[in-house]
Amino acid sequence: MCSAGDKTGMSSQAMIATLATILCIFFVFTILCIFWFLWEFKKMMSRNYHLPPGLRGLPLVGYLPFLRKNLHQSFNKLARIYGPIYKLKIGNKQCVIISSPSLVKVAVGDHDITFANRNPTVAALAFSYGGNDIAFAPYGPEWRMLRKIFAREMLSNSILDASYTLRRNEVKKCIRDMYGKVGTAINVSEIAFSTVINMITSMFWGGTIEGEKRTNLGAEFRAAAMQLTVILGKPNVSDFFPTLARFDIEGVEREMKKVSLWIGRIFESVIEQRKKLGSVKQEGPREFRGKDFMQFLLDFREQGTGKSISLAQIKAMLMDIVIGGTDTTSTMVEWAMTEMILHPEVMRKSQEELTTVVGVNNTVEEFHISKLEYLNAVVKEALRLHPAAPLLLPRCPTPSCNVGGYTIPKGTKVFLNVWTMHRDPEFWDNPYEFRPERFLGDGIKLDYHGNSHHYLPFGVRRRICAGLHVDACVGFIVAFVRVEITEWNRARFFRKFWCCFGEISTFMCDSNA
Ligand code: HEM
Repeated sequence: MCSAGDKTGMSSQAMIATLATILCIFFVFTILCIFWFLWEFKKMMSRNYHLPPGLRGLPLVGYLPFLRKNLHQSFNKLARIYGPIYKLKIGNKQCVIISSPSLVKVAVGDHDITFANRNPTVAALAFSYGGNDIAFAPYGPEWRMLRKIFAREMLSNSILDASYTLRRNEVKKCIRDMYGKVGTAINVSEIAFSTVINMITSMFWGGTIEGEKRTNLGAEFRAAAMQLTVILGKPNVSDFFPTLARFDIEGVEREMKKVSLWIGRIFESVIEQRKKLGSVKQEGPREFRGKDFMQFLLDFREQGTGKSISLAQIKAMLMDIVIGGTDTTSTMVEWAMTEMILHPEVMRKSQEELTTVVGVNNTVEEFHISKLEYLNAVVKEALRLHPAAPLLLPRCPTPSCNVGGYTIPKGTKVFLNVWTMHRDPEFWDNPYEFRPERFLGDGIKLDYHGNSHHYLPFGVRRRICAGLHVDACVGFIVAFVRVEITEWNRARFFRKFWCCFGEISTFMCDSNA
């Protein structure tokens, strides 16, 4: 038995021991931090780098704890302090943020190939079957082949013309659905997302799968694609601490692989079906007989080398189109509609232009789009204020290079902050105002091709958006703004549509100014 004195003695001994342990840990941690700082400093000096100005942040985590969800806005604030090029550590990843058109021009102009590489996240690598796609493949012959197939051949005029009826039918179906919902609240983004995905799937396997089977497959695919977009946008510790990536602490990689497997199985079943149909592909009443993308990819042989595309590449490319083409387009439609509702004058002018160019009782066709100057200006302005990818897709220089007198070390994650550039008062009058007129007159020359470095909604140079000339977004807004109906129907439709959409847009504007 021990006395009360013994107990007090023991507990104070335990306290001293705990205190000593804490002090020891603190001491070791401080020593480690000092060594880490010295090591980093020595590394920097030995390379004789003249790195851009910027912040180091906390040891180990860098600036990670101080970043907000909207990265482009956090970066914009820091640019006001550190200037148009600055460095920042996120976890132990070195990043450089460039937010001036002249420096972007130097980076992607003078060092075009050096900056044509990507720095994919763990989730992006999982969804692209290890970078077998266009968006995340390293710059090189495989990427060039895939991009050529996609941008020059799959999206060639003849292939797009062949699938025109399919796109038209999907937009018509979307409009019919909207009419059915007059008087109730509608979710513009959801409708646009579903329509784009339906269009994509019908262009992909419209000649392979038909009827109820196609509808069911489409619904399953849509659900999987939605999950994919969500996972891809999740922040992931593994990206900031590559040494921890193997543990997949947050389970993002596992989740992504699960969804990719699910989508992969859908693709495989369609490919099987397509192969079975191969011999009869030119027969039957199909509207898109034998010309769907799936058939095109399976038949593809590179000229000269005769090289075909692997199954992983076909699946990864499909993933790119699904991810690259859906969320971007639906977000844009949502923003353009929001701005038009907040600016009734712009909505009125767009409707008037449609009446003049298309006529009241005619259906809007794709060939009308280039003639709709005002509506095109509305879309350009929406893309200026609300770019779908405000930081583009990060680049990663292969060898170290010099931009604006600063060294950007090899392997750095480089963000081009177009959100800031699109609001730079040096290039835009009243940059925070929604004014489509800035893209009319002389402004009409500002296009999407990345020639003017202060306007880059689709990116720039070699890695510019591969789906650029699909113009899906304009087509959609046309669909929303103008429906092929009589005057009476139009008035009724817009009144109702306006009422329910007003609430959604007010909410959206509050949440992302
Ligand atoms: C409003 C619609 C869209 C916007 C705003 C948009 C924007 C972008 C941006 C900013 C990039 C990165 C460019 C860079 O790093 O310089 C990109 C890349 C890409 N986009 Fe789009 N995109 C849209 C629609 C589409 C569509 C419809 C498709 C496919 C059908 C598509 C497929 C791709 C692909 C494959 C890439 C990767 C290109 C590469 O790395 O070589 N996008 N897009």
